[in-house]
Amino acid sequence: MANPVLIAVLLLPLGVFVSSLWGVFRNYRAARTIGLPIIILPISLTNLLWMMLVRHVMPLLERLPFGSGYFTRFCYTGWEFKDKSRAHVEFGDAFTSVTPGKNWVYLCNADAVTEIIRRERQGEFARPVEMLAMLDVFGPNLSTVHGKDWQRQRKCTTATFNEHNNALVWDESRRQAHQMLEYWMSAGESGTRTTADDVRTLALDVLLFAGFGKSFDFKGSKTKEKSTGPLSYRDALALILENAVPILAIGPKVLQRLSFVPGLGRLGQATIEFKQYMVDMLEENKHATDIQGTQANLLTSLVRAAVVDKQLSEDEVFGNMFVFNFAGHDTTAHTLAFTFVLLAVYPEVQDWMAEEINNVVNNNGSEQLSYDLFASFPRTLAILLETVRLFDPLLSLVKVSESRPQTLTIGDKDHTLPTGTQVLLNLNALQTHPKYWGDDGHDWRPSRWIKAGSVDGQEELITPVKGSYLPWGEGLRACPGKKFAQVEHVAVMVAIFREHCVAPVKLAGEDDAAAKKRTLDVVNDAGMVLLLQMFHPEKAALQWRKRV
Ligand code: HEM
Repeated sequence: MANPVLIAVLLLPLGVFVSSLWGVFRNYRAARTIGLPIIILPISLTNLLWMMLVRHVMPLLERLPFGSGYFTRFCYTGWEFKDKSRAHVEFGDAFTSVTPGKNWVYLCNADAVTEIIRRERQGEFARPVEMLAMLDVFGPNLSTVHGKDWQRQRKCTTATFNEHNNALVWDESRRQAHQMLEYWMSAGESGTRTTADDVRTLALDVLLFAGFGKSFDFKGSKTKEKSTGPLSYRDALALILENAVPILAIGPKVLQRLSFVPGLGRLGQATIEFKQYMVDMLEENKHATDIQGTQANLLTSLVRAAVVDKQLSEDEVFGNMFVFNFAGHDTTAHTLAFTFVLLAVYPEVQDWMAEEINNVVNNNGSEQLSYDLFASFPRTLAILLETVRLFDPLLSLVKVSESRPQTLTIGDKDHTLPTGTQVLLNLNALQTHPKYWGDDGHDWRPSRWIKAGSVDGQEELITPVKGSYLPWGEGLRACPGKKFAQVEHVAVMVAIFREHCVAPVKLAGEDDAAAKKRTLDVVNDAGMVLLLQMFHPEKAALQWRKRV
């Protein structure tokens, strides 16, 4: 008699194949009703197994002599980064990608995007919170709730993102940046390869100071000791953020049960200790609930909302403590990393920025540049705006036509999107499309942001076409940390580039052009992990020196 286990093993792939085929057939029929160009993909981009295998399998498939059609171009999360606006130049402002799981409408039309964001306020489109449900690891939070719960949480959490807090972000970012620069300078001619790790440290320290009132001195990656004992709050959080993929995928409870698996034990322990620290912080701050207005930070506001106003549960306090760290950390850190490496490749941009910083110092008659001067640095801000335009940490925003079909005008045609259609606002394409950014839209050129013909020598930033530039989202769910991130980035640049400059370390026999090209390859060898990041930032050795 045939072995039932063997039969099951043989039937499983057949079952997966048939169910995928059926999924594609069903979704294809729905996609045809939308009336947009269609691309068919045999695997869902959000299939967990595929997400784990894709980085190993794709390089092999790319070598196939007969090509793979659209498969290697579109069948992985984050394909938008490499493709930029090309798919939309080829297929039009919108197209439907049919997969066995869902249909995805990719959209790169500024008017239609603006319309979706407007209709999000009326509940016609929404952020599909189930996609973010894994962020609930420590409790429900702003990113994972909808409707009235979201309104309540948003009110309790975002009031502290004010000018007083921005001034704290500014001062702490400058303090951290000076310490980080000292560390980088100490590397001498061999340069530093730890830029990406170091800016993560800086970003966490700034967040902990401005959001949670905890102050740390900057520690360079190579000077950190590996501890095996109990973790500090900072180190537990750092470990959790560094290992967010397995923690979010497996969840802390299962992780803690898997402590016998090498590597996972320490992570499980970090989640327990981090939770305990949050409980302690909540307890400690319960007596400080009279702190209000300008003195409040995110932590005191959360505690006040829970203890005095009874607007948040304790779990919601923990959930938000985690999610603000999560949402505010790697977004800013990866952006800083891209900027530093790009600046090393383009010394003329460093000079352009240093000129602005020195003008502000001279006009101000002091080196003590305070937050009041933030608006005097349009060029320095332009560098951030240009980095996130091309290296958008999220690459896209997903909105869903939740409860009923929605008609959307794209160009001069109306399209009806069936209930549940996921619309992907393709930020990376919108932010590089020649229609909105000209023929050099794929190039990193911060000066594009400065308006021609400045009045009284005061340069101003351009305003992009509405709907064509959304790295921080817009409308209802727009990022509450936008100004925080901008202040941090500008403060770090101002602190570092006034008197210092950076260049790639040259390999033996390499000239300047070859070293720059090799470094630019490191920047472009990037893709989606949880956010967009360089895969091997350590390959870019950067040498810091004082300006002459
Ligand atoms: C370069 C830095 C950053 C970028 C590019 C960025 C981008 C974004 C984007 C695109 C969204 C989603 C908008 C939408 O769905 O429409 C978002 C949401 C969010 N961001 Fe940021 N962000 C950054 C920094 C920060 C910082 C520094 C914080 C906090 C300190 C933060 C906290 C949040 C939170 C809590 C949400 C969820 C908001 C909600 O659902 O109501 N972000 N961010």
